[in-house]
Formats: sequence, structure tokens, C-alpha cells
Amino acid sequence: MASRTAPHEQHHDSAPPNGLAGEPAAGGHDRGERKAPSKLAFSNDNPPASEDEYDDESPRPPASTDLGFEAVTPGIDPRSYLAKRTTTTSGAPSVSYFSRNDVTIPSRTGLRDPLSRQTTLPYKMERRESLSEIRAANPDLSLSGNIISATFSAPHSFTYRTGGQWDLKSRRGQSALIDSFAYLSSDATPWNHTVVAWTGEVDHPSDAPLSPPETPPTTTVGASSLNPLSAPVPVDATSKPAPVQSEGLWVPKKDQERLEYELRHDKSMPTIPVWLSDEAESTPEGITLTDQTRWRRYAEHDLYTLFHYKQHEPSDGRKERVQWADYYRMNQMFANKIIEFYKPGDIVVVHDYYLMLLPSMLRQRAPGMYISFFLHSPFPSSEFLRCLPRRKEVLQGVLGSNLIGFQSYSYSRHFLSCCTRILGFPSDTLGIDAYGARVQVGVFPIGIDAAKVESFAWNDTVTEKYNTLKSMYEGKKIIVGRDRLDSVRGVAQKLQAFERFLELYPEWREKVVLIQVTTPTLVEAEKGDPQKKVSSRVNELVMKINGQYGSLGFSPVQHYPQYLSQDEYFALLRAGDIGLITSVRDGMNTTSLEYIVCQKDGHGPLILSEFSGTAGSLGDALHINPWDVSGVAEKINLALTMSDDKRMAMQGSLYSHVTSHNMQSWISKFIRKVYTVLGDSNNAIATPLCDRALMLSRYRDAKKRLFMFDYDGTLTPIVQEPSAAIPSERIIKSLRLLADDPRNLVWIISGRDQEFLKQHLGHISAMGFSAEHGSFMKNPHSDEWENLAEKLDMGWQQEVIDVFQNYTDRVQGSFIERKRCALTWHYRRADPELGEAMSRECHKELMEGVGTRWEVEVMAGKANLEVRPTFINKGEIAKRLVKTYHNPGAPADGPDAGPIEFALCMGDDFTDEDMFRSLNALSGPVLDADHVFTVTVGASTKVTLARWHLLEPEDVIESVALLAGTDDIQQVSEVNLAALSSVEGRVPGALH
Ligand SMILES: O=P(O)(O)OC[C@H]1O[C@@H](O)[C@H](O)[C@@H](O)[C@@H]1O
Repeated sequence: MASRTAPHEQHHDSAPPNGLAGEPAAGGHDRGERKAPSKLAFSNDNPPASEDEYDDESPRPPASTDLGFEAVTPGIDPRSYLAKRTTTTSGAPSVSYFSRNDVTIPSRTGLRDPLSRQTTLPYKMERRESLSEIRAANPDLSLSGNIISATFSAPHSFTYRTGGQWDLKSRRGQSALIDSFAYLSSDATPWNHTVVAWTGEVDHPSDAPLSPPETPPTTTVGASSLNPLSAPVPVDATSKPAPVQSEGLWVPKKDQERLEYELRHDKSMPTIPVWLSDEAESTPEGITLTDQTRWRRYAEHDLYTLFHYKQHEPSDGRKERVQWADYYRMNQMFANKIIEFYKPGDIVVVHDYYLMLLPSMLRQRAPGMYISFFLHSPFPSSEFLRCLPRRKEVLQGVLGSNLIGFQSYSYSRHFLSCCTRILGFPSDTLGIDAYGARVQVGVFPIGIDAAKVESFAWNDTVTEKYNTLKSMYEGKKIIVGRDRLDSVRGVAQKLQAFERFLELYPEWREKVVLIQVTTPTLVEAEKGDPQKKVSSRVNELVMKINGQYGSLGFSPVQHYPQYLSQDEYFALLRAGDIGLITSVRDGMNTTSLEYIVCQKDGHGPLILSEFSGTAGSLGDALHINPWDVSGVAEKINLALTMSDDKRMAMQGSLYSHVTSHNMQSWISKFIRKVYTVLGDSNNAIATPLCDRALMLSRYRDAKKRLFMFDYDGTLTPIVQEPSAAIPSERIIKSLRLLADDPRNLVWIISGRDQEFLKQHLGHISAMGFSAEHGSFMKNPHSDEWENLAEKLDMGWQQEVIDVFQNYTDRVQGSFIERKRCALTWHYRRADPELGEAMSRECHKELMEGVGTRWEVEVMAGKANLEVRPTFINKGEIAKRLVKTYHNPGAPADGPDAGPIEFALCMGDDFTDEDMFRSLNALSGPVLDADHVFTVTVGASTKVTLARWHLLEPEDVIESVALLAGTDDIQQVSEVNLAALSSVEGRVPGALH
């Protein structure tokens, strides 16, 4: 591989921050040159409590170790703690790497590693393709070899201590995902891998500094409350600044940079942290972290709940708007961070529902970026997603991707149907046509690192604990349950089913014990009252069952509301005679996968809820409906009475599935699919969703701005009766405000005739009009209409009318619109199929007849055919307006003096492409290309010359209102510039 230094390293490597300069990292990590050798040590000694949540409840295998930090201070070499070993499994070299570690980064003196024992990781590998093999197989792509994984929470949680010391702990949850990051970063794959992740809520002991030294008090409080420039987002007209916080954690720049440096140089998983804060909370001296939990609220309160089919009560919407604004900005901050170091050819993989807007935000900044998205949670049916007020934005956000992955087929089907039903985008089973490109959808059930689980589950300590458990419950069958205490895990349903089982099958009383471990929820929306409710229901049921079926010497339910150590966890899974998972909605339940690995000898069947995403992959488990308690009870009995042969066969097949569909194969398949999809020649580059934040910032910076708006399908929706397409109050107000600003030149460039435009918009005297596709023009502040077609021979009109009349007679509901110059035949009230067919026929007839004798153009519009003189078109008008108004050399005080510094042109149909074409040609030679916004409206499959895309007239109206500052949007406009100021950090030349 050609030598190449990762871009972020180029920025940051040369001078290690905070006193580290001049001390080169030992064994420096040049990702472009060659991957650092795999580390083969692993610690499972004294791990954190091994609770792990995947999307759901899934206990995490032991925290891996070694942040890969090389000695940053002479004399302390973390490698001295770590034994490196290479092992082989079945002749193939096993690959080991580290994912996580608990480490302390002291303020200045290198690293202290609390780990003392290592274990080898015998990974089962995917065949390692080399980058040159991949490139050769995908000649149409220019793969850089870099993968960027964007994930909400960093693999570590951070504590910041007085004196500048950072403590890092393995974060609970998502072990399969985090293992996959470590795998991609290892030399088991050919990729250079970087994780981009939020720091998470930085913890701090009570003595940590809460305010920056010598800083005005405004920066120590929630800046959003004081600074209107720090709150909501452009697409949200009504968001209000976030609530006031009285204090925050102050982290000086040098300590921020030191942590960043260490994480970036973590060989096992190079990580670039995203610091989430409002603009005003971040100063050159450092950052104030205030109300850190706010960044997760929308995702966990609105998305998590809805995706798990839990709808909360509607509110007045204020809180949601604030949370949405935070969600939007959080996604923006991720986009900004990625754009800082992204290089063309990098593959970006965005993970989970926290970052659903990120794909589109990235696409807006770098249209050619290779973007994929993987949803780890379930995805709801369209009937449910409809309830989400921001459903459209969320779907559009994800559709910035080239590939979208789901855990199960039903989630992908729901997604496709949402795109069709909510956005109106055509879809088939493989993908969606969106924004002129194809977005592919696939199913990639996540796997676990089975080899690692196996190696941990069979160590001596675990075996000892397993023996203890077995002897405690000698003569009894053990049912194992381990769940997070939130409402979708179905713990109450499990207990009810167990109660029913004891009732239906008295022969098993005193012979079966349910060991149920519950751990606190990690999801914001489930904390507090909801968790208390579930907890008290669970306690109630436990008491009831034990009261009814227990005795002084034995309680059939052993409930442990606590975290288990990982050894205890694996011992429990090994000891189970039945694994019982009753979740009512669940993305992918990795506890069930770990249970299967722990039951490799085949004695304990798995009973699995059909509502878990895992059910689709584990066909050999005993599937149950947790709402059918008697059915579950019957399955428990079946599992206990099943013949050994049957049980062994079932478990054997499950085990081979889990070990072959493991974490390594999951991520490898997903990445392979990304470049297969990208290599598909049908995959045109999508027209990105209009970046309104950027547009707003350009608009505000410009002293002279030109606007060109099409009318039908752009400012108003297409309606059955053309005369009924009248402008809304809101758009009139916005247009008037824009036109009244002396810096603005606002034009409507339409196929409509003068009468119509005068009637509905003529009262805005500061606006210019071009009617009938450019045949007539009226300048701002003038009542005079110029007839550009005056000298033309209109003899063609009668011929066209004759043809149109013939088709009008044949197609019921069609009609002719006669304008002074152009003629239109409409079939929008006719049968659509007949209209389409006749229109094609009519088009041909006109082209072959009148079109050969006259200088006219026949244009297929939206359910219409139009004929107008060739020399006049909207593109010519656009050119003419630029020529008139763009006067860089004119005297500053002249009427049309100065250059056009911002141009916005919006249109929806074929005729508007002429304007886009003209403006594209002028962008560069005449106008500054980065300040010209050509925006097409509508049709998701549209191939357009415009650079940006908006879905429908409603979005145009929102955008115009944003620029005009109508309603209470002014405040939002203000805030956008600050909150999104870093949009300038775009990829150079990323725009067409
Ligand atoms: O150019 P616009 O504003 O999209 O209008 C296109 C056509 O839209 C139709 O709805 C009108 O009836 C036509 O008269 C018009 O030419």
C-alpha cells in the first residue's frame, strides 16, 4: 500500500499537545504505511462489571485491553504490561487485538495501566483480502483504504480529575459493535480504521473545576440561555434555546488536546472524539460541558421509544423542539468533525439511531462520499413511524447513504415502505430511488465474537463459579434470564409465563428455578418513573410466585437486580438448562448469542421471543410470543422434556450459526456490500438535500443577492385545476420581505401568463416577473411589461391548437390553456395512463409536424404538454438577469452596482433545467460557484442539473421563510450562523 499519512494525523501528529512535543510516540503509528502489528495480549483480570447492552440487553464479554498507547513519556512503556503472543487455531494464525481497556492518563507523566493479566484471543477470521485485491475487483471505485466509523458514544467513558488527569473506563454496552471497531483497526483487515465518537458524558469528581479561570460568568452557564446564537437549527422554525444550566464542567484546551492525542494514537482503535457543546461554551481556552445528557435526549426519548413501538403521550411540543434542535446540532457536529479529515475514497459507516441525520449532512458537504448506515435497533412499520413529527427529516437524513443495513428483514421492509408511504419515493425489495440515485437496503444481522466469548467462558474462574452454581441448585433445572430493566425487555411477561408454567405443570414445582438478573436501563426515556414501574411490577410478580410456589427452603424465582461480574455472567450462561428471552421488541439480542456459545455442549435449549431481531437468524431456537403466557409455559415444558438427540441437534445448529455468523463476518460482509453497491454502475451520485445552513450563511454574507423562483410545483404544489394553485400567505409574506430588502433582486420566472402572476403576486411591486417561459418581463418597481416575443410570427399557434383540440376530444378531462404566446395542453384531470400515452403521441405528432416548420419547442411538463417559441426560455432569462445585475466594475453608488454575491434558483420541472444550465455555465467564469444555489424540487428519481435538492414546495417555503426571517424564524436564522458556522469546513471542490 502506498505510504500515506492519515489526514487527521497530518493535522495533529507533528506537535503532540501539552508538553509532549518532541517526544515521538514510540513505534509511531503511521496508518498509511502499514498497520501496527496486532497486539496479542488481552486482559480479563479485574474487568468492569460485564453488563453489556447491545441495542438491547446483551452482556458484554470481558473488556479487552490496551488502548495501544505507546509510551508518550520516556521511561513508561505500556507494552511492558502486555504480553504479546501469537497463537494458531487449526493451522490458521489467530488474530488478536484489543478493544478496550481501563486506563488512566495522568496529567503529564505518561500512562498508568491498571491491568495485570492478559489472555490470547483466538479469532476466527474472514479471509483477509488485500486492498489491492479489493481495488482490482472494483475498478470503478477509488477506495482510499480508510474506513471511518461514526458512533454516538465512544468505546470508553471518561472521568476528568482535578490536575488534568483522565481516567478511561470501558463503556457498558454494544460490545459486538465495539469489538468490530477493534477488528477493523487490527491487521486482520486491510483497512485503516478510525472511530469518530462523542466523548459521552464526561464524569468528574465533585472537586473538578466547574468554570474556566478568569472567564466571564456567561461561559460557565448554559450558554444557550444567554446567547441566542447557540440554539436551534435551520430546519426548525420554532425551536427555542435549551434550558438554562447553572453549571458545567470546565476542561482546559490543553487537557482536551491531550486526551484527543492519546485517543487518536490508540493503535487498537484510533478514535477521534467529538466534543459536544454549544458554540459559546467552546473558547480558545477550553470547553464548558453543560447538561451533557441533552445530546442523547431526542434519540432516546423519541426515536428509541418509537422504534420499540412505545409511543409517549403527546405534549405541547416545546420540549421536543428543543431536543430535536440538540439532535440536529449533535449530528452537525459529527459531520463537521468527519469533514475535517475525510479524504475522497474513504468509506464512512454511520451507526445507529443517534446519527440518522448524519448521512445526508455528509452528502450535502461531499456529494461523492461513500456513505453507509447501519441501524442496530428495530425499525417500526410506517403506521408507527407516521406518529413521529420529524418522520420526514429522519428518513431523508438516512437516505443520504449509499447503503442502509438492518438487523432483520422485517425492519428493512418497514423502512422501504416508510420511504414510499411517507416520502413517496419508489422502492423495491432491494432499495429506494432517492434524489436521483439508488439507495440500497440490506439485512446484516450482527454477530458476536464467538471465539472470544468461548475463551472467556471456559476459564478456570468461570468453571469454579459454574460448579458452585450447579451444586447450589443440584437436582434442579435452571432457567436463565438476564435483561435490562426497561419495558421492552419483557421481564414481567417472563415472570407471568413462569408462573403459568408452574401452574400448568405441577410436576416441575420445586424442580425448576428461574435465575433472573436485571440491570438498570441505559436509556434516558426509560429511567425514572418508567423504570420504577417495571421494577415494582417485577418485584410484585417475584413475591407472588415465590409466595405461591416456594417454601421456606426454596424460592422458584431468584431475582438479582444487580450487575454481574463477567465471570459470574458466563458461569450463569453455562449453568442454564434453558435460556429464556421474552423481549417484546428488540433489535438484536446478543445475550441469546452468548448463551448459545456457552451451551456448546448442547444441553440447554434457547427459548426466544419472536419479537427479537435475533429470531430471524436463529431458526432453531424455540420461538415464543411473549404475550401468550400459556404458549411460553408450554415451550418451557417442551424444552425440559425434549429428547437429548433433538436438543443436541438444535443446539448444534445454533452453535454453528453463531460461530460462523460472527462479528468478524458481520462487519466484513457489510463493508464488502458497501463497495459492491458503490461499484454498481446504476449508482449515480445523488443530488444532495439542500444545505440550508450553508445557504443561510452565504445569503447573510452577501451584499447583493439574486433570486429566481419558478412558480408551479416550486412555490405552490401542482393541483388539479391550474387556477387553484394560489400562493399561501406564508410564501407571500416571505417573498415580500425578501423583495423589500434593497440588497435583494427577487424574480418569479414562470410558464404562467402575466394575468395570473399579476393577480396573485403583482401587489409585491418590488418583485420582477418573467411570464410564459420568458416571453414577457416586468422589472421590479415597474408596471411595464416587455414583450420579448413581439416580433415573432405566431402563425404556429393555430396549428398547435388544432392538434391539441384533437387530443382534447380524445382524452376525457383534458383541456387547453391558451396564453398570449405559449400554449399548454393539460391532462392532469384525465386518466393518468391514458393521458401519458396520448401526450407521448401528441408530442411526436407536434415534433414531426409543426416542430419542423416553426421555431418552436414542445415540452413535456407535469401532466401537460407546452409549446413555445424556441428562442425564449427560462435559461435565457436567467442569463439576462445575471448580465443586468452582476456589475463588479460599476461605480459603487450606481443603481445596479456591485457583483452578485449570492444567487438562488429554485424550480421543479424540465423548463427549469434551462435556468440551472445557464447558472452552472456562469458559475466560475462570472459568479462565485460556491455562492450559487441551484435547487430542484420534487421527484426523488429526478436527474437534474441542479446542485441541491428539496423534496416539495413546503420545503421551498420553509427555506424562503428562513432567508426572509419571517415569523419567529428570525431568531432561528440568527442562531444558525453560530451553531453551524463550521459549515465552512467543507471539502474543497465537493460541490459540482
Ligand atoms: O413554469 P411554471 O411556473 O412551473 O409553470 C409551468 C406550467 O404550469 C402549469 O400548471 C400552468 O398551467 C402552465 O401555464 C405553466 O406553464
